[in-house]
Parts: sequence; structure tokens; C-alpha cells
Amino acid sequence: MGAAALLSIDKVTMRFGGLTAVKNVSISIGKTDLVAVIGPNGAGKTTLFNTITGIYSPTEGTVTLDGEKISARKASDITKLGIARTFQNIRLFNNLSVIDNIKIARHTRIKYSFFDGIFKTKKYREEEKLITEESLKLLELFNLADKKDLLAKNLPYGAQRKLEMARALATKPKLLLLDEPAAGMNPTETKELSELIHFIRDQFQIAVILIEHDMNLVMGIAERIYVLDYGNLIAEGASRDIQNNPKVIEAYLGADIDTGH
Ligand SMILES: Nc1ncnc2c1ncn2[C@@H]1O[C@H](COP(=O)(O)OP(=O)(O)OP(=O)(O)O)[C@@H](O)[C@H]1O
Repeated sequence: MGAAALLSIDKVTMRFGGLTAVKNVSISIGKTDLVAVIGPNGAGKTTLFNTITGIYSPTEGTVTLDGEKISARKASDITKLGIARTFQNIRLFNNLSVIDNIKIARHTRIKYSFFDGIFKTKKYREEEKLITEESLKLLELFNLADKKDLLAKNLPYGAQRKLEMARALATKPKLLLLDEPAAGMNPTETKELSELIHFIRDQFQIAVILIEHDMNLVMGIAERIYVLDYGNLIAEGASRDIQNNPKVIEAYLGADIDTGH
């Protein structure tokens, strides 16, 4: 038997009224996997992320993290259990400083009690100090430490994307979900992003799943690619196999093509 999966998506279906956005999808992710989910617009990619993170509870099927069923849990519980994400449209706390964006996320892991917080006990002060130190370290890793006191909204776009990732990591996840991290980036920024994602996986020894339309990024980075089309998982495999898979080509072109030589 292989190593136990970190995340198991088991026969997950998500329906919205008459529309089935995800159909009977099963995916297994190992502890340090770096994989991508691709597919045409409306294929169900974001919905799949939403069923993993507890925004939706799947209509059918189960999601398991480290052997624990998470598919009926609240989104905040799932964050605590170890799944963090970024969004297609950046969602930072715009009017907070860069470091406060990180510290807020880090608070999902606090150990002091409500009482300690109210009365600012020694335990509270020590942990707050630790949180500030850890948040600064995280900003250093992302080359954002010199911008720690800027308001998040005043960062350039590429730096906002990095901050969103750093903030996700501050919750100390086992699994990081990135929803279109390269959206709006130029080729140079995309190349840096690709290096950053590798670095994150290696440094933090976590699993990463990304949804991405930029095929250069996907093909260059993902060890395995899953392809959704109209909610169905139509292919999974290494980038070369996916690129040559007639079902995938058809899904993208929306028409039959001649795969002969
Ligand atoms: N809350 C919802 N209520 C009703 N329909 C929804 C809901 N969320 C998603 N859908 C529908 O489910 C389908 C899949 O949408 P989803 O956003 O998951 O696709 P996607 O692959 O992420 O697309 P894109 O690449 O454009 O972001 C679409 O037809 C969408 O309109």
C-alpha cells in the first residue's frame, strides 16, 4: 500500500438546483504534492475548492483530511484543521497594514484564552510577542518585511498576491489551495510566482493545489494535473500525458479534432 493520502476527495458531487457543478469527482493528494486543477470556464474548479474548504457541503460524497472527515464541517474549523486558500480576486484586509494581515490569520492558532486576552496576562503578552516575531519572519521569506507598515491596499498587485499567500501560510496549513494565483500577472511575475510556489512547498513541506488558466505555469510546475469539464474529471496525469490527451484537447477546443499524425 502507498502512503496514506493527506486529502481524499471521494465521489464528490455538488449540485445547485438543477445544475451539477461537480460530478462524482475523486481525487487523492499526498502530503507534499504540488498539483493543478485545470478546465474551461465554468468547469467546476472553484466549486471543487469551495467543497474542500467548507464554503459548501457537498451534495454527495466526502472529503477527508488526514483521515478526518471534513465535508460537513464549518469553513473556520477546516482552516484550523489545516487547509488554507487564496482567492481568484484578492481578498486582503485592505485598510490594515501588511503585518496585521498576517497577524490576524496567525490568530487562528492562538493558545491563550479569552480571559488571558481581556486581562492581558503574561501568557497573552508572550504569545502576542511570538505572533509578531513569526509574522515578521514570514514577511521576510516573501521579501515583504520592508513593507510591513504599509496598508495592504497600497502594495503593488504582485506584492498583494504574495501577501495573500503569506497570510494563508500564517494559519499553518497542511494544504494550501491557490485559486488562479497568476491572474493579472505579467510573464516575469508569473515566473517568480512559479519559483515562489515551489519554494513554499519545499520550505513548509505542505501540499499545494492550484487552479490556473496560465498553461505555462501549470505545465512547468504541477507534478500531476487534474482536468475538469462540465463538472466531470475527464483526465489526470503528468503534464505531457495531459497535453496529448484527446479528451482534454476536445474540452478546450469544444470540438472534435484530428489526433492522427
Ligand atoms: N453558488 C452557486 N449557485 C449556482 N450556481 C453556481 C454556484 N457556484 C457555481 N455555480 C455554477 O457552477 C458551475 C461551475 O462554476 P465554477 O465557478 O466552479 O467554475 P470554474 O471552473 O471555477 O470556472 P472559472 O474558470 O470561470 O472560474 C458554473 O456553471 C457556475 O455558474
